[in-house]
Amino acid sequence: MASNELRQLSRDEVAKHNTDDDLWIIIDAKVYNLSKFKGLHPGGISVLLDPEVAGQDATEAFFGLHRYEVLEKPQYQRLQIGAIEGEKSIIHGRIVGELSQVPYAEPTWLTTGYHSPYYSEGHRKFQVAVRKFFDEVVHPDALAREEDGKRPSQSVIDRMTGLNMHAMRMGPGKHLQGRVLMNGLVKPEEFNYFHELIITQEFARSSLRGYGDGLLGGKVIGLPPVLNFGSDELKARVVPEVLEGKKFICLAISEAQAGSDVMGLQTTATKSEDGREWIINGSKKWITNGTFADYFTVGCKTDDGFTVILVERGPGVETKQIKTSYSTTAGTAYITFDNVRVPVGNTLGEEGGGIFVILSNFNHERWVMCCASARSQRGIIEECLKWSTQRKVFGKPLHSQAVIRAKIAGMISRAESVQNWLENITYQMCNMSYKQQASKLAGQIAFLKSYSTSCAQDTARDAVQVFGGRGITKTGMGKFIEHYHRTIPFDALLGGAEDVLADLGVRQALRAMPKDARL
Ligand code: HEM
Repeated sequence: MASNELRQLSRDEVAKHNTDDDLWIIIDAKVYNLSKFKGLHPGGISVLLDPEVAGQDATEAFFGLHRYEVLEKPQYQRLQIGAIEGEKSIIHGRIVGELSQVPYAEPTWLTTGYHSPYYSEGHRKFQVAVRKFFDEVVHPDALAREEDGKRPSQSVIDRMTGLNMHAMRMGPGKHLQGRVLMNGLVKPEEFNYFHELIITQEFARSSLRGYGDGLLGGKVIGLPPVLNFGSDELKARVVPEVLEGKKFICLAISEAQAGSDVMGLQTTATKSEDGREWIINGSKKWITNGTFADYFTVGCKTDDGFTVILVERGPGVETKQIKTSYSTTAGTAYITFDNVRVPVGNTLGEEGGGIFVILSNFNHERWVMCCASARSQRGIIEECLKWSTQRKVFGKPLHSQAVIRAKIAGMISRAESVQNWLENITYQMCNMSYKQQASKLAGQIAFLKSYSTSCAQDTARDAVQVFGGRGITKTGMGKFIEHYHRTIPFDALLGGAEDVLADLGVRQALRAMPKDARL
């Protein structure tokens, strides 16, 4: 109900309702009748009967203890009986489709008065449309699925198909040809890595990590080997149904016995006697989207070394949910292959050439992760800036403590440095072929991924300190901090462990050392 349709009340009138059985309060110029609700209030009755609360303006006290979303819930909206005459409500939470006005909550290019060489007017229009879609369609599903642990709703996946978002999330390339992107906002030949960055960053605003991976993260990393190394016949059969959100795919490399050490993998693929089929045996662990995937891009040990093969769900393929520290909406699976027969035509790349397939896939996968990491760090800054402003300690806002400001300074500097480095690398990607990217950017991207997840872990730790006990509590003011702190190790592991990647970057640099350079 809009405030102008509500009873207009004076503050004096509200003040008369200050007893146990007749209890009104004011929050942000809205009047709530808590007489019946008080017995159900999760924070108890006594806080509501405090003389500074009962019949009074409790705005400051309320926002020191509750998130804005509490007031948006229908069961609590119903408690509003009126509004203060001549006054307007000014406080708001997240506004659907809008940019946040909190400093550093948006990257520079989206902040009024700042400039960027990387984004055009077209990118800005694209960002507006993606944000609106995300806020209206994806975010409500993200909240609900994180709660019930089910996979992202097919209705959301279908809406994304309608915009060709699954195809756009694979980056620029031939797979976009002939498609209408985002209702025609961008032409396939104009779509570049900054468009893809925008999609990934807008989606990372959900701050719900399990859902983020559940929303076809497996496709983002599992389909490129098919697109880049599959036969024409295989591509024609598999790619359209995956990009239309009808079938699901995942990347199945890690095993209980081997992770970053790809050559140590133990799943085997041997040829059938007639040489027409692969027979696959083994298991895979921590496979994102595995529980609901129809296709598996599988790394196998073969006679010639290591080969990547596309496996379809069928006889001999079993998937089981693994309970990790994020939600089951990601569909993280333990997979077993028991004499699974696959046509030899499902081989991706050369037999024995699997390492090249996997390595060339890593750059894009890690870059996507950097986009998401940079954006979610910003979300944490926004939470900390809001909290430290609305939380009062010793009669002053929490940010009056220098130690809190120092923590926020670190968070902002880290998020800005990650985003700026990311944009530079993205610009390089826009100007290099896939092959050039593989040779020139593998080290840079490995460093950035390692750096951004280490920044994110520092930020998660500091945010818990800023939020105190609420930073380790699953509901209430600090719920996103708790979630972030619990799930941040995923970023530091998936797509290559932090230390392994940093070392990879140095080894790449050493390989490029000029033979004649001396001190
Ligand atoms: C419209 C009025 C109110 C509603 C609908 C409401 C609702 C809630 C809800 C849903 C919670 C659980 C918090 C969560 O986990 O999200 C809560 C906790 C709490 N509320 Fe309220 N509340 C209201 C007003 C107030 C007021 C005026 C005060 C006193 C200043 C108050 C004090 C508390 C306290 C102390 C807690 C426990 C906070 C914590 O565990 O961190 N509430 N309230």
